[in-house]
Amino acid sequence: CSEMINKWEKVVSVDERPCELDVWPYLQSLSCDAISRTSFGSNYKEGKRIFDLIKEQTDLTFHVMLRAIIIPGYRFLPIQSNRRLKAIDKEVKASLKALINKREKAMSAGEDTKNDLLDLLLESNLSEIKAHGNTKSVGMSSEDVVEECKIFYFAGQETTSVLLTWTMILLAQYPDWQARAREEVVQVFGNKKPDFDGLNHLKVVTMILYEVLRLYPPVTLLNRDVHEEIKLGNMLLPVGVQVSVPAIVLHQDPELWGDDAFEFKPERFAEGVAKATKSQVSFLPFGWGPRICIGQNFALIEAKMALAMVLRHYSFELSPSYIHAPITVVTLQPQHGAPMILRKL
Ligand code: HEM
Repeated sequence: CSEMINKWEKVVSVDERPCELDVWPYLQSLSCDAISRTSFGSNYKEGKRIFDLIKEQTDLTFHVMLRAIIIPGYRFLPIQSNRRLKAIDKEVKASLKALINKREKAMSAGEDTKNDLLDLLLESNLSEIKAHGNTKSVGMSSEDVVEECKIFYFAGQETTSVLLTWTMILLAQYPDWQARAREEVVQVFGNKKPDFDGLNHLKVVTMILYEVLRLYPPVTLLNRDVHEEIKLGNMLLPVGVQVSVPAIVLHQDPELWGDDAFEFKPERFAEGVAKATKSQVSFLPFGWGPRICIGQNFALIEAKMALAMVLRHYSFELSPSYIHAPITVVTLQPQHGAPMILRKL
């Protein structure tokens, strides 16, 4: 946490005041840093390089996918973007494998584990293999470990950075809530740096984050493929059908949330999620059921920590150049960024 705080201090310590800047790239870099350190803490530099490559891969894939809609077979053409995609894939896999081998060797030599995600994965894998008499057919292959590391990046980076970005946008639009949140942060932490225990006492900040997740859920649609014929209510779904649950529509349904469903009113979460939803499944920013997000606590801790840091150091309002244009590009994003005017407090 303290490393993340230090990082934030550098990020938000802009010299000029008041200062105009698009906060979105800063928040992206924060969440990228948090996930890199959590996944590969002890090999941060190599990990960061891997995540930078995965980011480039995601952007390029999106670019190729868009063109493939117009030009069938586009992704197979021997053009620069496709060649780069192959090269990135090769480098990511090779770097991750090198990291994994290094850690496995250190573990076999009895070195202390580093308690980051990679070590936890490797450790649990090793004990599962041992428990089954060293059979290779159990546990994860190194390819599986590589894919797990990639999914942590995909699932955890952009989602958290857009949550933080929409939160700053809404707090800029609702200065009374910004002031209430700041008051709470100052009351809980005083002049001390935010710490983990204090984060659990941030009630107003939590209400605000829930309300932002309701109005601007980073994941707007939950998709499922039907692999076996199944009855859902009075519908029989055949194999091959894709089912989408539009979380964002449920989150803004006046029948579920009342006539003020479209308004930013964090007070609806004053007594927690169960009361706000009247115990119905109408709030699913992190999904629902057995595949619910495993990173939701991580994401909320990171968001509270980051917000506490920003609120303590800066007040902010939207720049006149801000254009409100939410768009779904995998996650729900502000199409033209989030330019803000920051004032050091
Ligand atoms: C605000 C931040 C986040 C949001 C809104 C979010 C949202 C979601 C949602 C909606 C799902 C379920 C998808 C489905 O059912 O199809 C999911 C799954 C997942 N999330 Fe998150 N997530 C966030 C942060 C994170 C973080 C920080 C991590 C990792 C540290 C993470 C790791 C995962 C993983 C691994 C899954 C797949 C779980 C499984 O399939 O069993 N997420 N997330």
